Amino acid sequence: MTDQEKSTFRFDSISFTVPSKGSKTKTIINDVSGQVESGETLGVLGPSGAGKTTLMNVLTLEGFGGISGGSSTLNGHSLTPSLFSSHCVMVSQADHHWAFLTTRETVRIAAQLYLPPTTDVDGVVEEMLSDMGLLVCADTRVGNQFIKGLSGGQKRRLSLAVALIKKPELIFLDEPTSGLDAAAAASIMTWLSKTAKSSNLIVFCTIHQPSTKVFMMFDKVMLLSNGRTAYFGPSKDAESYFNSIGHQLPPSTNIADFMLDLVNSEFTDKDQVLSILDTWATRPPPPPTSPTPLSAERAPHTLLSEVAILFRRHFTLVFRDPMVYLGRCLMFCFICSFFAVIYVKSRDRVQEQVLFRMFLIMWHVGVPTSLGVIAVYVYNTEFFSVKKEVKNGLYKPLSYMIANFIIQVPFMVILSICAVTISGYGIGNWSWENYPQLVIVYACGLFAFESVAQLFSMQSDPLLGMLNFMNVWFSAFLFAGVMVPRSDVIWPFRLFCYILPLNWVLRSMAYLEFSAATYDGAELCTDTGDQTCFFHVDGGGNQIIPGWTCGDNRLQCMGREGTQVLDSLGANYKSLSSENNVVNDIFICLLITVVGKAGYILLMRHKCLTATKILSAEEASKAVSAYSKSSSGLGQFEERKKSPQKAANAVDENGKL
Ligand SMILES: Nc1ncnc2c1ncn2[C@@H]1O[C@H](COP(=O)(O)OP(=O)(O)OP(=O)(O)O)[C@@H](O)[C@H]1O
Repeated sequence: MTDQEKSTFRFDSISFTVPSKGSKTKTIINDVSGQVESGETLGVLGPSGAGKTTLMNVLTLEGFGGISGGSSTLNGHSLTPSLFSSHCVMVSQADHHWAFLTTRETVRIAAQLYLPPTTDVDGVVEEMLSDMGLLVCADTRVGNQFIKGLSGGQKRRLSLAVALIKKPELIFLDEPTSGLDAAAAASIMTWLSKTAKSSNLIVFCTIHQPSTKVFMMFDKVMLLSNGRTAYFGPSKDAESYFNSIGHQLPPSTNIADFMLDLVNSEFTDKDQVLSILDTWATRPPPPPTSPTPLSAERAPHTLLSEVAILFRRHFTLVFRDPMVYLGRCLMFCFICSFFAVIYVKSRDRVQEQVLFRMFLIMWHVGVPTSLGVIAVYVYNTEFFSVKKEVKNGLYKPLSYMIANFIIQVPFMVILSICAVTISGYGIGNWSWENYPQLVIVYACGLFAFESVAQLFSMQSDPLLGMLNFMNVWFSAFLFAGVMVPRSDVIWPFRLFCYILPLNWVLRSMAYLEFSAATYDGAELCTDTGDQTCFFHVDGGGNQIIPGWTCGDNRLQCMGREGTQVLDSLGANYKSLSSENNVVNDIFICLLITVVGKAGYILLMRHKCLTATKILSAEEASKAVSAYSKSSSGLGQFEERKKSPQKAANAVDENGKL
């Protein structure tokens, strides 16, 4: 290995300060420094709450909710989001994979996206599977908490395989051995250590309680306590270092346990812990290094090729994961058929059944759209995988959104067909004449709800997102023009009648169904002047169809022609009428879809691409003291939580928060 090829990851004086009500600020990480070279593995250990995860978050530019200070460089170049996505990779503790893809498919997609198109992808994939000991489960689905798949250890190795296929220079691993038995943990660490050496890789990982064997596999270890360094250096020198400061490793004791016990201020004398930390702090910082070139960046894929690869993945998932669309297709079909059976009498096109035919349409509009709540959960789960993949530079968020959109459009039509065909047209005897238009209107309504579901899927808590979606759906049902006439709703609530989609879908579906047929029994209505004929008068109490009103048999006279029926219905349900508004209604639903999608795209992009900036030590201390002095300091930290990049830039430009 030449010096040119050698990479150095260095972090100096890293600090992380968060707001605290009592003392106003609390420093979680304090002056932590270290340096790791290509081929080396660094294990960061410390008692619970020592700051391991926070340090990892700061270094991977995810230090939200506080001020990150210090410097973090790869070959002397500051670690920025773009440098991270091109040269580094992060493997988080939770393995966010696509549950319905097999191991081989997961690795292959990573290879297709990371490696140049000319690469022999199959060869690389088989080699990686073999290296990681994953050949035995190559064709097994990854699985999740609901479906059986890979074991915890296999999932962890799969995460590593996907990360390493990128050929990064620096890999961050958050507790790669957590949840694994001692043998599996040792096997992963052995493999990592070998790979680091053979691939010139820098491995930075946090680790909870390593066995002596695993401890010794690290080239370097860092011991943290209360956010400060207690030791950083070669793992083999740790014992002699602690010996030199008066703490001897007792016989037959795991060195890692010994070190952790020494600095655990909850169970050990606090003065002793402080003394160990202060002793380390007196050591001089490592000398500065000059920047060296980074390895050449891999040529990025074009947007088109990323979309094509992601489209294929989505297409496969659609047919494997019933939660995405297929399950909903069946549910739509089943639920709507259930309502159609209940309203089976409305098959007859007679005066008495007009109202019930309208109610059946209303159930068709209302119930399936509520199942968009499933989409909130599906997209929320998907997002964690997408965020990880975008951060690691696998693809751009736009590629994912385009691929998702291309699949979504035809499936809205398929869902629409499933919802209305058997139930409405088969059991309910709806008029086939307007079938294509009705399917399109219904699909547009579903699409509007789907985009609202996507928007709410961006909430961090999926349950909150699902609850919010249901609130929107209930409001849409309330303001659909049946429960309460729009004109009776006071402002500003009347706005909901316009911006929620059910009103428009119901209006067009009723128009398309009723306008195309005639209804028997109207001839039985005689002109008796009986004003109790409720449905046959307009808003002003005038007869809509002169000469027709309720007869002695109290028949509800709605009219013979579809348009007459629609006007009769409209006398009571004001949003319905014989006026053809189908094009308008489709347009409004698409507008709602566009607004929902735009919100989703912006939020998704923001969540995927937002990174925190590590301020220089000077800027960080200015920012912290500006916060401490500011009476509204807490609010500014909150602002940083929401838009850390913006807040960090504000520090850059003005020297204060
Ligand atoms: N944004 C924050 N605001 C307030 N406190 C925080 C924040 N981030 C971390 N902390 C606190 O900092 C301390 C260190 O947390 P961290 O998760 O880094 O510890 P850890 O060493 O990874 O612990 P464990 O091994 O238990 O996961 C904890 O007391 C935690 O509550």
